[in-house]
Amino acid sequence: QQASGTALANVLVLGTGGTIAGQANARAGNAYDSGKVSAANLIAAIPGIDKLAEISAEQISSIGSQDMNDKVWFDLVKRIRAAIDNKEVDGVVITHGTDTMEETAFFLQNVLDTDVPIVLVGSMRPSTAIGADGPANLYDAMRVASAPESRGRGVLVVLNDTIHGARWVQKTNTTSVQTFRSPDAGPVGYVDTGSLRFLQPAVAIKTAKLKLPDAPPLPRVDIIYSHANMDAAEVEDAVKRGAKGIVLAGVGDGNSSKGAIDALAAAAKQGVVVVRSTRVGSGYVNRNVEVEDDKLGFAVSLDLNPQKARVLLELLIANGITDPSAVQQAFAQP
Ligand SMILES: NC(=O)C[C@H](N)C(=O)O
Repeated sequence: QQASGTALANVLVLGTGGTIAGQANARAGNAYDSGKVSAANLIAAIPGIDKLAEISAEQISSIGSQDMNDKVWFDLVKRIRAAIDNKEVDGVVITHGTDTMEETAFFLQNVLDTDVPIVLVGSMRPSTAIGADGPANLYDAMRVASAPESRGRGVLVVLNDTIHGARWVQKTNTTSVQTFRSPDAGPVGYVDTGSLRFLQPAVAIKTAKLKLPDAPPLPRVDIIYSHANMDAAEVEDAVKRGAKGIVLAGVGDGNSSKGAIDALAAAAKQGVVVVRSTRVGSGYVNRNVEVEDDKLGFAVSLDLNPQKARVLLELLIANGITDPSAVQQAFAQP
C-alpha cells in the first residue's frame, strides 16, 4: 500500500550535488564542476523513470561531496522526517557525490527512525561524459526506493548494479565505476536490467539510535592518520584545537607509534574520547590485542572505518555518551 493510495510508489528525490550532477565546461578547462544539474533535470533526462514511481524532486544543496557538511546533513534529516511524518513518501532517493556518500549514509542511518527505504545514489562520470553512469544508477536507485522489499533495511547505497548497506559500504577506487564495495560484509543485493534482489531477508536494522541536536555543528572529532616515524605532534595539535574526540586511523589492527599512543592516552585522561580505527580498509579492530584499551581508556571502531567512526563518535558525544565503555557498546550495535 503506497502513501497516496495510488498504484505507483511516491518517491522524493533530494538533490545535494556531486559528479552525478556534474557538467564539463570545455572552455573553462579540463575539470568538470560538481553539482551543476538539478535533481529535477537529472530525472527529466531519464526515459521511463516516470513509470517507476510518482516522483517529486527538490534541491537541498549543489555541492561536491568533498564539501559535505553538518548543515546539509541537518537539512536532509529535517526534510526526510517531514516527508515521512506527513506520509508523503514510500521511498527517498538522495543524489550525492561519491566521495563522502558512505558518511552521509551512515549518519542518516543513525538518526532517522524509519523503515522507509532511503537510497543514496551518485556516479563516477559527470552527466556530460560519454558513457555517463549517472542515469542508469539513478534509474536503479528509483527501482530500489520504490520497492516494498527494500523496507526495513536501513539506509542503502546504489551504484553500478549493486546495493550496499550504510554500515559496510566504502568507496574503494578513485575513479572506477565499480568503486563501492563492502569489504567485510559484501553487498546486500543487486539491481540490474532483469531483477531487483536482496541476498538476505530484511533484518530490521535499528535506525535512530541517537538523537540529533536542534542545530549544527556536531562536536568536533578529528581523524589522525598513523604512519611510520610518527610522533605525538598530530594528537597534541588535535587536543589543542579543541577536539572533543579523536579517531585514530591506525596502522594494522588500529595501532600507532609509542609516542602517538602515549599522547592519545594523555588525551583520554583529559576527557577527549579516543577511538582506534584502521587505515587498512577492511577487517575488525580488536580490543586489548596489541594495545591495552582497558588500561588506556580507549574504545575501538570494530568494523567501522575511520570516517564512519568519526560520524558515530560525533553523534555519541552530542548525546552525552563519552564514557569509553558506553562508547564501545554503541560501536558494537549493528
Ligand atoms: N564521483 C564523485 O561524485 C566525486 C565528487 N568529488 C563528489 O564526491 O562530489
